[in-house]
Parts: sequence; structure tokens; C-alpha cells
Amino acid sequence: MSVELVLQSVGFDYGRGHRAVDGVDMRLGAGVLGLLGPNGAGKSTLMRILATLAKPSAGQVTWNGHDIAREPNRLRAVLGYLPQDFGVYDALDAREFLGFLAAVKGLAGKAARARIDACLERVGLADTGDRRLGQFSGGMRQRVGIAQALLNDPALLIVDEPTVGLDPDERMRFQHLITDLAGDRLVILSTHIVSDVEASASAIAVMAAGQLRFHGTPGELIARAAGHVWEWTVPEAQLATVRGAHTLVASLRTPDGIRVRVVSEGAPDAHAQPAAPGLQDAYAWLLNGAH
Ligand SMILES: Nc1ncnc2c1ncn2[C@@H]1O[C@H](COP(=O)(O)OP(=O)(O)OP(=O)(O)O)[C@@H](O)[C@H]1O
Repeated sequence: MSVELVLQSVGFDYGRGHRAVDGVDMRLGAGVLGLLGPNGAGKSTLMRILATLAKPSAGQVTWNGHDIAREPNRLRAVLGYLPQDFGVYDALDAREFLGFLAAVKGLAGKAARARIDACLERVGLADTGDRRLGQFSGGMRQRVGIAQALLNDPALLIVDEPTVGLDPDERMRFQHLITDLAGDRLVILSTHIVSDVEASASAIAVMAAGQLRFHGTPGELIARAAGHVWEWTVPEAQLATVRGAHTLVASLRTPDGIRVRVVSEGAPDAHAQPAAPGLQDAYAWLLNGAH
């Protein structure tokens, strides 16, 4: 399976001069790309361009050397897409629903049934395929969403904000599923929650205000925050002051007060001690601290 997605100066304009995506360059191969960015960063717009549902206003995207705006069907044949607003039909059971979508994709008969069983198995829903979707939890619906995206065994799987509204257990299950799906395909998972991609991503891209602020390995992003992560303990009454003055990444209640974790150029307090950075710190440092 050949997997090369190249973005060259990709831009998208919703009109009135508002650039939702601005000059994005990336070369992607097999693996899991975690696309991080705050709400409104342009992630969904970029995902729609990559899924051939929107044409870039500027630049070009190629899949194995072919322009996806000119020859969208080449990519569509090997694309799985779980949109942010994925909906299911409550009156159908999971197997019927996937059967419907398989038929739309041109899969029918025995081959379709075998593929549906394999996809349900893959997402951990083999035993619930005959239950109505109306009875499914949010996490189970999202797994149905992944199952439909896997029907054609895609070489490119695009998953847009898949963990919104999931409880912590479902969220973790979903993260494990993405890790298992990697293999020799390219998975692009967009989210504004760093922990969603911590376990699975082999590469990280960070977008803010339409622009690509970072693209590299998690280790490279973490290395940028080295020497800029600090921890110390403050009385509870000072927490709001710390939050106002610094980029607070975490706070933890302890018997001695609140242990705060901050990203900052230099020591933010006389009592602050340096801490080893993690991905969450590095993301906060990139967006709020680094100059
Ligand atoms: N249909 C639209 N018409 C006009 N502007 C839009 C439209 N969709 C998105 N935008 C704007 O484009 C920018 C990028 O939005 P986009 O949805 O791509 O960001 P995002 O990173 O996916 O954020 P979110 O997670 O909130 O969806 C935002 O400023 C948004 O308001």
C-alpha cells in the first residue's frame, strides 16, 4: 500500500478575507498524525480538504503524486472519514447501518457481510451488531463511526475530533483503538485534547489561527519545552494570581497547598523547581510561551 500525502502551501478562504487555513506545508507517510489545535484553529477545514469535501483556495494536495482536487476519486477509493458531526440512524441496528453504507460504497453480498463482521470485531462491537443504534452510548456510536470508515480498508483514515462528548473510559478505549489501527496506513486524528494523541501519534502537527505552528515527532515538540516547565506549591488563595500571571498547565491539591505546573521562559517564582516536560507542557509552551 503506497501512502504519501503532500500538502503544499494549502490555504482555504471562507470569504470576506477570512483565511481559515493559511499556507500549510506537510509531507505525510504511514503512521498516526495527531493534529492538535484550539477550537477555530482550522483543523476541520483542513480535514475536509484532505477528505476531498472542499477544494483548497490556494496550494495543492497530492495523494501518491496525484492532485486530489483534480482526481478526487483516486483518493476517495482508499479513504475512510469520520466527520466531527457523524450521525447514525437510531432505528437501524449496527449491522444494518453498516450494510447500508457498504452498499453506498459499492460493497454488497457475502463480501460486504464478511467485511462488516470484520469491522465490528475490529472496533469491539461484534456482540452488539444486532442492537439498535438508538440504544448505543456516545462511545459506541463513535466506534460505529470508525467501523464505517474502515469498510473499504482505507489507506488514509481521517478522524475529526472523535472523543468529544465521551466519558473517560470511552475516551481511553477510543485512544487504544486508534493505536491498533495504525499499521501501514496513514491515520490523521484531529483534536484539541493532547491526551487523545499521546499514546498513538507517531507525528504531531499543531495548528493555530489557520497556520501550521509545528510538525514533527512528539519527542521533537517535547524537546522544545526543555528548561521551560516549572512546579511549586502555593496556598490555595494564590492560585488565581498564578493563573493570571503565568501559563498554568496543571494544578494538583496536596496536603501542603496547590502544586502548580507552569510553562515559562525562566523561573516564575523563587520556589519554582524545573520539571521534565511532557507533550501537554510542550503544546502549551508552543502556543502560549515560546517566542
Ligand atoms: N462554514 C463556515 N463559514 C465561515 N467560516 C467558517 C465556516 N466553518 C468554519 N469557519 C471558520 O473557520 C475557522 C476555522 O474553523 P474550523 O472549524 O476549521 O476550526 P477547528 O480547528 O476545526 O475548530 P473546531 O474544533 O472548533 O471545529 C474558524 O474561524 C471558523 O469560525
